[in-house]
Parts: sequence; C-alpha cells; structure tokens
Amino acid sequence: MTDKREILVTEVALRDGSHAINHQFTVEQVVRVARALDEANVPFIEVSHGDGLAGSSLQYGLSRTNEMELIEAAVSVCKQATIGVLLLPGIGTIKDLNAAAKLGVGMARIATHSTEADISAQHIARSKELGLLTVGFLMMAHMAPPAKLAEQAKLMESYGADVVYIVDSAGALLPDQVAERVRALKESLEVPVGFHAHNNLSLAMANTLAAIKEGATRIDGSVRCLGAGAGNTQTEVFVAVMERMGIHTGIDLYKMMDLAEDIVAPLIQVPQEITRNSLVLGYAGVYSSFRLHAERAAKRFGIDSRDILIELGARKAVGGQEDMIIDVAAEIAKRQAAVESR
Ligand SMILES: CC[C@H](O)CC(=O)C(=O)O
Ligand SMILES: [Mn+2]
Repeated sequence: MTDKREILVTEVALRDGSHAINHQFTVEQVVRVARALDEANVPFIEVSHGDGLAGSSLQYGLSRTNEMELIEAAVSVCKQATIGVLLLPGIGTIKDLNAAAKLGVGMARIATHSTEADISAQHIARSKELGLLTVGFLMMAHMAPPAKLAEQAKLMESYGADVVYIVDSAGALLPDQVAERVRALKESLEVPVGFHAHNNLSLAMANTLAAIKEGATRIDGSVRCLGAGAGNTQTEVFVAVMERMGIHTGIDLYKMMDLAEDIVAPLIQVPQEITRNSLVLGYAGVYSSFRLHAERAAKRFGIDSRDILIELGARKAVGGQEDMIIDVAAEIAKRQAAVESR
C-alpha cells in the first residue's frame, strides 16, 4: 500500500503543535497520538520541541518532558510510520542529531531561514551519514522571491537533501505565491518538493492544493490543526480532500477523523481557531510560533498584542529573534505612555 502513495504526508502536531500547548506534551500523550497515527497509516510523524531539537530553553519555552523521551516513546509504538525530528542549526547540534538517530528516528528535517541555507551543510551531511531521510526546510518562505528560494533549495540539494520543503511559517503566502515558488523549485531541483502551510489567513488548504498542482509531493499537516498560530493544513481534512480528488495518501480517513476527535481534541485546552492574533501573524508576515510569546509580552506591558506583531512584521523578525518580542513590547509601552502623559 505504502509504495502507491502519491502524496507523502508528514504529521507535525507532535512538533509544531508543541508551540500551541506551550511545549507541555507528556509521554502518555505522545504515545496515544503516535500510536493512533501509525494505525491510521500516516507515513511520517515528526516529534521534537516546537523549535526543534534542543529548543527547550527560556528563549523558546521550556519543555515539560525531555524531547528524547518523547521521541523514544513515539518510536517504540510505531509499526509502520517513520518518526522524524526537526533541527534548526544554531539551536540543535550534531550531538542532538546523533542522539535522536540512536533512538531510531528515520528522518531529519534541517530547517533554516529561507535565505540562509548555507548554514545547513554540516547538519544535512551528518544526517545523510546517519542514514536518515534528510529534508531541507526553508522557513519564512514569503520573505524570499521564487528565484532566491530556488537558489537556496539548490544549495540544500547540493549538500545531500533528499527533499526540500517550502515552509510558509507565517501563513502569509497567497495561493499564486505558493504556486510560483513551487514551480521555481520544481524547475531547478532533481529531488521532490514539499510544502508546509500555516492557516493564519485561512489559506492552508488552498495553498497546499496550489503546491500539489505545481508538483509538490510531500505535504505537512497537523491533526485538528494542532500547530503554531492557527495551525497547519488540517490532516484529517486534507486526507478527505485528497480522496475527493482521487489522490492516494494511503491514510485511513475514518481512523484519522476518530483520532482527531477522540485523542487530539481533548488535549487541546484552547481550540485552534483563527483568532485576531493568528490572523495578524499571516497579515503581517510573522513567525507563527511568536504568537504565545507576543500574547505574554502584551499582558506584561499592558498593550495590544497586535501592535507587537505588526511591529515585528515591519522589522522582518525571523526565528531565533524571540528576544526581540520583549524589546518591541517595551518600546511600544514606553511610546504609548509618553503619548498618554502629554
Ligand atoms: C521554530 C521552528 C518552526 O516552528 C518550524 C516551522 O514549523 C515553521 O517555520 O513553520
Ligand atoms: Mn510550522
């Protein structure tokens, strides 16, 4: 069955969803979700801190459970699915990658900002040496025009990536912009192209379909939209849409629906919706994982979180600059206080 899959889905709720629940996954939750995804025949399941291996920190948010325990638990319950990890060079190290490989992961996704592929060379090379399926992951793709993105993807391919993903981290891309980016990569790469969406502008599914139309064959989804911001392309919905289009994912639709409803929904404390803050992420082009940080900073400084996000978008803040959120909030609060005291 697996060899006939036309689209290979990577389920990211156990990694991207970590942002949405403040990195509070427990071993028990991961076991239940991963086992059910495996039984639904999902081929790839990503498990890591939201910011990738070694992301657990004051800067990005402390994990409740050591991610290596979560990865080990997921590996132990999956019979057919490959467990993958995300690694952002500069946050995660080769040592972290080695440790994950030892636990039995089969895929590593090496993520960089869309114009910084050159920092992925060593990690991609090591991942290949470890025998892992190696994916280049170009984040904040709305910030790079198609030709630039293709150039960066080519670099990742030259380092050994087996697949390169276009990652709409801010959920800011429109369908035509996705199409032109996928087209540019398809024209210059030999390896398959993937697409990772965020639903902040309610375009995750439309953008994913635009990517598939241009030849993307690897797609990320998060069950029940459990991802940063408004979440990703909703996996169970995506599977249904693929069935309607006659495109084979190999995933069991009923099992996917059931696990979404019975296992994942109860562990989401605040249902994933397009709230005003996630909408602003897409509107202003801000990293989806910045939402909770901005909400906390807004509370602390008594200001509107939307003002923080708009300013971060204007400053073109990228992943790794989470400390800027506090600086921006402090500046806005100071400016507003000055205006009020006049
Ligand atoms: C901070 C890493 C980030 O969450 C990776 C990702 O999923 C994205 O850029 O959308
Ligand atoms: Mn994401």
